Amino acid sequence: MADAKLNVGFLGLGIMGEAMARNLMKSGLFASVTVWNRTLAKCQTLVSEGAKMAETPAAVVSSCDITFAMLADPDAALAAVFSDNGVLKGISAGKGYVDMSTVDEATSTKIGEAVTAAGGRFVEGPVSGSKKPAIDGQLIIMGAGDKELYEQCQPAFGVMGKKSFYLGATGAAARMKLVVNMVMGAMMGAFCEGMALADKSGLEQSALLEILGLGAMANPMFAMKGPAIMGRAYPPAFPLKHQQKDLRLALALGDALNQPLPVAAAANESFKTAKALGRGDEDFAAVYEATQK
Ligand SMILES: NC(=O)C1=CN([C@@H]2O[C@H](COP(=O)(O)OP(=O)(O)OC[C@H]3O[C@@H](n4cnc5c(N)ncnc54)[C@H](OP(=O)(O)O)[C@@H]3O)[C@@H](O)[C@H]2O)C=CC1
Ligand SMILES: O=CCCC(=O)O
Repeated sequence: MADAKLNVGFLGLGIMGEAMARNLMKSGLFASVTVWNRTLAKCQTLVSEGAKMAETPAAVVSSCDITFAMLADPDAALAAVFSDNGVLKGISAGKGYVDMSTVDEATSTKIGEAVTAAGGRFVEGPVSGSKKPAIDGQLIIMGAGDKELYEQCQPAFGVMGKKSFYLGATGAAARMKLVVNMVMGAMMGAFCEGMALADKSGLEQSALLEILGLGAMANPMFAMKGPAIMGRAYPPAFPLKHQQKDLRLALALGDALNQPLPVAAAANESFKTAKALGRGDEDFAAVYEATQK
């Protein structure tokens, strides 16, 4: 007999979470998808498409076999779990909790230990890929923690992403994601400085883009963000405040390990400057504005 379909939950319907939850719904693989968002009104779109809604994280978790979360940062991830009516209040034996937010290892470990102590199972599953890959179900998922739960999540990961990696004990995926985004932040910082210098020295930025795109430094990120930078308009796919958070967390990891990270530290300063200029909610390409002050 085929396995009964699972009931799954989703906490956090921001840029990423809404698209990821929608893909779970559209797949038809699950008996139900129950959603929660801190600002509850943001659940309405998915509810109109067939999702169930719950008023608290505890209510989602208690009605679901596996609950996924995609929340802003460590504070948000911890609040969803440990607050009154948080995840912990809904956990019972065997339930799965999969936090896909980008957080640091300490946050993930604290959540994993609490979920496990309550009888549940925990996987961390941060992702690479932004708004469009989330919509297209083409994310790259970095998993760590309970291996059995990770395997049980494969159908869900398969509709949200194009590939998933099991990296080991809780913390490994958090670290990997921070390393990946540290590289990305440094690349974006260098790219924006190049665009600024090209412009100031009388060169066409479009020519720089084309030249970079034809050589060994060609990459989708420069190709995608270049036009936004030239137009100085940055509708958010990956909000700048989240990239700065990731650099901050990666630098803290480097500090803890006494690993010098001078390039990332310099990039972080540019992102802090852009955030101070009020660009935090815009796309992270808005770090270009830090080169213009
Ligand atoms: N956007 C991207 O390209 C990518 C983002 N990520 C990571 O995914 C996560 C989500 O990103 P994204 O969707 O872009 O972010 P958004 O800013 O669009 O959404 C953030 C979500 O977190 C919720 N939230 C914020 N603070 C709290 C809190 N204190 N308690 C409970 N919920 C809270 C928000 O709720 P509310 O609606 O009420 O504000 C919202 O649902 C982040 O960790 C980010 O770094 C990873 C890969 C790509
Ligand atoms: O954390 C955000 C990652 C964005 C991306 O991989 O394009």
